Amino acid sequence: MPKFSANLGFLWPDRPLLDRIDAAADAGFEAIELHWPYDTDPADVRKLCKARELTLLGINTYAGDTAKGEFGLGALPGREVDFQQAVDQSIAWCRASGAQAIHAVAGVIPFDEAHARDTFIGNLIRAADKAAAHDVTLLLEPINQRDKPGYFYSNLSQAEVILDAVDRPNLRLMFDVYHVGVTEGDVLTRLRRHMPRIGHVQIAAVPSRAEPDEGELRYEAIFETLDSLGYTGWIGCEYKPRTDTDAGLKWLAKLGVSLRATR
Ligand SMILES: O=C(O)C(=O)[C@@H](O)CO
Ligand SMILES: [Mg+2]
Repeated sequence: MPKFSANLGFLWPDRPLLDRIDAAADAGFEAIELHWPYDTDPADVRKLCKARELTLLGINTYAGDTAKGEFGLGALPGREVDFQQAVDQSIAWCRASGAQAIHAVAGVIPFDEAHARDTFIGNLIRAADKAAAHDVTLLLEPINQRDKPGYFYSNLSQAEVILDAVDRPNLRLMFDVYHVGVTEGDVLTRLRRHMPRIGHVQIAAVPSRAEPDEGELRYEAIFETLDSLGYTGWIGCEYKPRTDTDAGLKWLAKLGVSLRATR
């Protein structure tokens, strides 16, 4: 049975983070994941997750100056020191909050791709070793070019090259079905191929990025495939609700799944 985590980067977007955590617990989620929680005291997040019996999954490394179009620093030549500071910030936040994983955000690159790849690989080796010392997993996520033009990588094959080169057991693939659907399609085949490296899965409808009960992907088949491949990790609900987040959760019943899979 699939088990779902609430991505609080997108769900209940009109509320402060601690209220979003309460909303996720009230709705019946047993795990949450965050985008950039750095303005919130990690000790408060830890306390609330404990009180509400929520597992805290992942966060993202600092995005950089988003007003200037930055979206991560990991693959930016010349920004190695800034990226390691971002990794240190994320590890410290994980340790204080209890979060388990960090998505190493790569960046938008006006650079030569090979140079950026070498930079990312070097940065990830250092970052993965630092994270391993604290039992934290690093995640790699290809992001589609329509949502993030110029993002360093959008294909699973590019992620595969980086995973091979870094070769650290705590560096895993974040298989965001939405990005894979937009960029490459053939989702079930790609799930089968990449399953041994997958550390986390995220979902949303393609192409709308809304609740996963519309659009061109049949999520019933995706959940069945994940089950049949033995995936027992969390599936992050990283979609943009069409209207009200709570009302939108009716997609679960519609697709024959539930938030209570672990109870
Ligand atoms: O955009 C996505 O997809 C994510 O998972 C975010 O964490 C930003 O990278
Ligand atoms: Mg994602």
